[in-house]
Amino acid sequence: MLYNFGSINIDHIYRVAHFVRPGETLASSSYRQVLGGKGANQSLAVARAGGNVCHWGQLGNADRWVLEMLSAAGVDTTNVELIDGPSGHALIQVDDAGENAIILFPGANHGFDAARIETLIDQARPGDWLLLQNECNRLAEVMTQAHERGMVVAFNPAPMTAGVSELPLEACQLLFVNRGEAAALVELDEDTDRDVLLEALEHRLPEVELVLTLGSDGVCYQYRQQRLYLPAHRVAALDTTAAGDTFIGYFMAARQRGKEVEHCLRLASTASALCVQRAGAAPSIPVASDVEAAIRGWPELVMTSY
Ligand SMILES: OC[C@H]1O[C@H](O)[C@H](O)[C@@H]1O
Repeated sequence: MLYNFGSINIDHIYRVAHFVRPGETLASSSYRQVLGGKGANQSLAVARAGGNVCHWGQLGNADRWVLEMLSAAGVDTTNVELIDGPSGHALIQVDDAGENAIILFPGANHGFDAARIETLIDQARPGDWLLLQNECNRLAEVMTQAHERGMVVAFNPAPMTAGVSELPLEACQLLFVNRGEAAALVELDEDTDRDVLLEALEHRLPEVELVLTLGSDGVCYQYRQQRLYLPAHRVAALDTTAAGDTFIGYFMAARQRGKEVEHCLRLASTASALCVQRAGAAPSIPVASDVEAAIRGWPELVMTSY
């Protein structure tokens, strides 16, 4: 089983010509409210990719509609607890280039206590996967206890915060980072050459499989003596929200099926290219049949091993 200890947000999405500037009042051209949160998006992506995922999360009582949506997609929600108080939410500006700027309110995502964490970890068996992002509290405890229980940990440190460097990252099997997250972890500039970033990360975490996502520049994978690069499909981005989450969910679902890393990367990168052509977070995550059709119909990208 793959357990996902992850955030659930209600996303408020505003389409704007440019991100609002200090002192400016800016009218948006559209507004939508959709399911989001890096955790929920990643669970949905795993389920839409055909994987088995059980979400460990918390949600405000007023938003129980989210449970129906996750369950309908095939996510096991028996461990999503409804609590008093507000759910997490995100204010998202999406500009004409499809880029986003996000303000988060953690709400229920930061309401986990020690007893709940123990109860969750107690359900897992050695060899089960645990996926985490950086939008819930008590990550260090979860990582440490999961590792001690023999779970295989995959971590996506988004959104990057100073506290990530203090986490027991060596307890992870897999780390998904974008360029900014990688640079912050090894204290280098964001525009550092990708291979220098990978080498610095490998030096810091020699036993961790590294997946470095580079947006429209593709993705790199590094583990021990193996380094791979896969370029990205050339597509026009309408909205990049949840593209990283889609990548991770599809990668994890393929990994759960025991697929080779090359296959995981191709599938994840194609799913992500489809995601950026659609608006919103959860609604933009493609289903497996769309991804398979794109893999068959789009030009095959050349993967480099170096
Ligand atoms: O990765 C996209 C997500 O980041 C924030 O968590 C938003 O909720 C959004 O759905």
